[in-house]
Amino acid sequence: MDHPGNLFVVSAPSGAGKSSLVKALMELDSHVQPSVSHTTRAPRGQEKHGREYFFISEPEFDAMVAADGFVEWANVHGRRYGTSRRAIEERIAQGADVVLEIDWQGALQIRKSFADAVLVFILPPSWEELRSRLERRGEDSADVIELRLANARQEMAQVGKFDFVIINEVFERALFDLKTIVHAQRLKVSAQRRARADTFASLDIPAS
Ligand SMILES: Nc1nc2c(ncn2[C@@H]2O[C@H](COP(=O)(O)OP(=O)(O)O)[C@@H](O)[C@H]2O)c(=O)[nH]1
Ligand SMILES: Nc1ncnc2c1ncn2[C@@H]1O[C@H](COP(=O)(O)OP(=O)(O)O)[C@@H](O)[C@H]1O
Repeated sequence: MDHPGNLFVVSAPSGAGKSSLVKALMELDSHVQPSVSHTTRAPRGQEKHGREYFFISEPEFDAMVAADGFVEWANVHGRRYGTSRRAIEERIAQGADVVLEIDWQGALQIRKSFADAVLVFILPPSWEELRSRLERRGEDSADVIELRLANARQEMAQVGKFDFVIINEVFERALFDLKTIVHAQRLKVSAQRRARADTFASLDIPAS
């Protein structure tokens, strides 16, 4: 590919539906690729090393931090999570559009390193629905659910720092909104490239 790809960041409180939305987006759009993060949390039931996350120990995480192996990392719900520098830089350079599912602290670090990254925040329609999604998912203990709900309040307070906000009430509608954001970013970048390459020249538009 000639051009680097786009970088999208999707953040949300736990249970708002970001993993489901990003997974559905990737099924519809083969040009969008995930970045598999590293974490020190334990795998859930169906999770596989290298698919949802690279599950590593605290010392292994320390070693990656020391080697500058992360473009960003953060402490979330008492565990550490990080995005490997190599994984995203290689893919973007190859022209893929990469989606990071990371928390707000990571999102703001990404914006510092990648000024063109598009930051999307997913909100649940209500607190009751957020709680019931966490309970229905059936993957976390009652204590973990309470911790995640308590943390959700501070996470949601960051929503104003994001470029776009999607309320995930009706899933298909939220997915449409996410697809629209990806599409709009591609159009924007393509228009900028064409303007730079002067490929609108046949229209003889006066320079501004
Ligand atoms: N900063 C940062 N946050 C991450 C990363 N990977 C996952 N997270 C965030 O860590 C939080 C917990 O993720 P997880 O344990 O999978 O729970 P879930 O959000 O309920 O599915 C979520 O807010 C994720 O977005 C990462 O590489 N960096
Ligand atoms: N719009 C929606 N309506 C109802 N349930 C949803 C919706 N979006 C996601 N869910 C469900 O809510 C739960 C949490 O979603 P998940 O994608 O795991 O959230 P997150 O990755 O933000 O923690 C899952 O069981 C998922 O199937």
